Amino acid sequence: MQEKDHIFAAPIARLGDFCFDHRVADVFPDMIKRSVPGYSNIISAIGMMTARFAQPHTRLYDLGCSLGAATQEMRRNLSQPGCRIVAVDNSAAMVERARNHLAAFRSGVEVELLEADICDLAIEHASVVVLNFTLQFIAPEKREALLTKIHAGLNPGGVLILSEKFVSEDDTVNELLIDLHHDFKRANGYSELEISQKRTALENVLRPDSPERHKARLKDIGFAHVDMWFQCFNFGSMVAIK
Ligand SMILES: Nc1ncnc2c1ncn2[C@@H]1O[C@H](C[S@+](CC[C@H]([NH3+])C(=O)[O-])CC(=O)[O-])[C@@H](O)[C@H]1O
Ligand SMILES: O=C(O)C(=O)Cc1ccccc1
Repeated sequence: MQEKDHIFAAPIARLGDFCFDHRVADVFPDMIKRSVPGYSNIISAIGMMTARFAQPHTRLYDLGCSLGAATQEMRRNLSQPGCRIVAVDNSAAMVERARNHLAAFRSGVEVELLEADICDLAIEHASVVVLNFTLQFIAPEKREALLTKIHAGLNPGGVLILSEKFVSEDDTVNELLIDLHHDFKRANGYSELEISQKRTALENVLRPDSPERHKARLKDIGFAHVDMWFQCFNFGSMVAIK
């Protein structure tokens, strides 16, 4: 049974920072589908890019895997021999549910599921690395080191798929994209209170960068080819090829 997200439906007197606890983990598929424009298209494309970029006898990483939606799509599209998927999340509640979720599918592909901070993780012999809406939750001062480690751990020709919520560098466009995102949430049944309480709870936790900032940082780190391949409102996904 899929549970519906009502986390911010009632007024919350002392609204704390958003965190990935068991309440969020229990409703996560519903929450992400109703909150992130383009989420299911991005998951499908992660599968398509896995089929193209996976190299035999390498590792594929899903960093901040939540319930393992991207991991499952990578696994379904992987036919190269000798590959292993390493799926990592630092929320115990997410990892526990990801374990059950991934066990429900039959597959010959080995998945190593780890409860760990991706900033402390070794990344080696990688052909595909996925950061699907995870970098935005990493402290801004730690982002460059994490991306540098990913670049170092990728084989030549390997790919990073980086999906994020963005801030636009043009204030007027930024307001427009945020308003359109709120329209999207309203159309998916969220109330004004749910939208505003979640917005406040995310303020200190989800700090978006602009597409320009992401692109410049990835290029500076040494990725040879970087561009946006999908954007809907203030959400999108980039590819960076080593
Ligand atoms: N330092 C960290 N180390 C490990 N995990 C972390 C860290 N910080 C946050 N997380 C984890 O990153 C995930 C972000 S959700 C990813 C969706 C998924 N990729 C999906 O394709 O369905 C995106 C969202 O909710 O908008 C959560 O599960 C956190 O516990
Ligand atoms: O819901 C939002 O406003 C978002 O920015 C996306 C999101 C989705 C799931 C958890 C946290 C943030």
